[in-house]
Amino acid sequence: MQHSYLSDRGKRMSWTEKYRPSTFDEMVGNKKAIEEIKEWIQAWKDGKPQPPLLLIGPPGTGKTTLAHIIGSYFSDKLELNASDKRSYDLLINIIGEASTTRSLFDDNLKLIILDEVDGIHGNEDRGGVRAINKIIKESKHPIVLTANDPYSKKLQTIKPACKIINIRKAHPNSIVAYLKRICQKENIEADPKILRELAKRSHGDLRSAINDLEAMAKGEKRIGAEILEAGEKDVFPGLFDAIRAILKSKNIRHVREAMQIDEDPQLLLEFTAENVPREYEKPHEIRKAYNHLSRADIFFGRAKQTRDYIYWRYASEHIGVGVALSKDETYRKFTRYAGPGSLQFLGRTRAKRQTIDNLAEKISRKLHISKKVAITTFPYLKIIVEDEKMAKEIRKYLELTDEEFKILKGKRKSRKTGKAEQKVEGADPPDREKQTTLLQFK
Ligand SMILES: Nc1ncnc2c1ncn2[C@@H]1O[C@H](COP(=O)(O)OP(=O)(O)OP(=O)(O)O)[C@@H](O)[C@H]1O
Repeated sequence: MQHSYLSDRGKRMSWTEKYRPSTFDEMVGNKKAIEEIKEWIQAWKDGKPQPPLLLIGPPGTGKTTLAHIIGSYFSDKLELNASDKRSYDLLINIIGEASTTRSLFDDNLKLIILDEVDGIHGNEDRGGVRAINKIIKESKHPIVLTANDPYSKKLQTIKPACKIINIRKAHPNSIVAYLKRICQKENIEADPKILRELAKRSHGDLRSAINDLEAMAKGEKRIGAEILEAGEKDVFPGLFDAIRAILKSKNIRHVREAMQIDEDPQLLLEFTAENVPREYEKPHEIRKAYNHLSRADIFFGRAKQTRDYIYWRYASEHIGVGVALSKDETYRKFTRYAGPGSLQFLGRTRAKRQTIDNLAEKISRKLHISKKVAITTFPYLKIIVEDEKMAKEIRKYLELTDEEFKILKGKRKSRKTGKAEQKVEGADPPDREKQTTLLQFK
């Protein structure tokens, strides 16, 4: 008998996995790039070795998906995520050897996939790049590399040896059409306004559009437009107090105190950005405020890249003190602070996605696997943590926070009520201090 998870697999997979295209025809957009890729595959098939393909494009546009589809045209594929620290040893030991050995009469071509080559891990950078260049030079097998940042220094020596294929963001209309198709398959009735809003907000990142759609559906069969009109105040009371303090006050202490809330700092940035022009009236005030917000955004990016969360503090200073002091004087008027309902909603799902990302990061570090692979272990770990003793041990081993553990544990039906319940085994008793936001300035 199949395990319940496996028999139920389609239902539990994330939608991005469930609807990951397995053929070129299923891919959204990038038709010209796909034609070039097909020619490259054909050349290999005709016995004409080709330079490696370097797929460069923004996150969530289908580079990894394309690499796997290309793999289906060859007899096998070897995939390594270059941002995984262990990759260097593996690159040399596994791929290095496999890529140089291929008998003259052997037409079993293996596709070597090197994902996220611009994300090569910190200190080992040079070794990693050197290893990749060595493989490119010596490989007798086809290679596909993927990267996000066309200007990355790490690509400087790699690029000239590759055939570069630019992968572009999908057009909003194509994203809407794709989301519509998912809704049909999931038997969901979604208001077209919602789908357009999701496509717009995704900025061409199809993965984030699909994730948002899944989060919005939350198991319901209907996604109505009212979600766009939902009031924020009921959902984020602390957040609005913080925004009021930032925009209404010039008292730094007061602003900092109001910012000590249990909320995602990036959400605070988005809400502040949304409300600056509602409060500030002079163009130079608005310009200064946005300047601070964009610097905060850069610091968030840096925090994510380096995993050094000191940058969150700098970001918070720009959002709070920076924006507060951007006004000449405080305005004496009543301002209705708001943001589109969808913004508030997506902000919330983004916070959840951040937790998922952190969880994947912790698993990937302990198990020496990439984050993408780590995410596929969630359903298995979920079954394992149903055992109370295992739950405690795994939680301790992975050093999970309450929120991360909750994600791993997932929701399950109460036998008594049939409703979803959440029980966190091995979780610490609530500790306000520990949960306090990273926005605190100690
Ligand atoms: N062009 C596309 N057509 C159809 N689905 C797509 C496309 N791009 C992304 N997706 C969806 O988004 C998910 C993530 O895509 P993928 O991992 O291939 O993106 P990526 O460009 O490699 O992102 P990253 O740079 O972050 O690794 C896929 O599983 C798929 O569901």
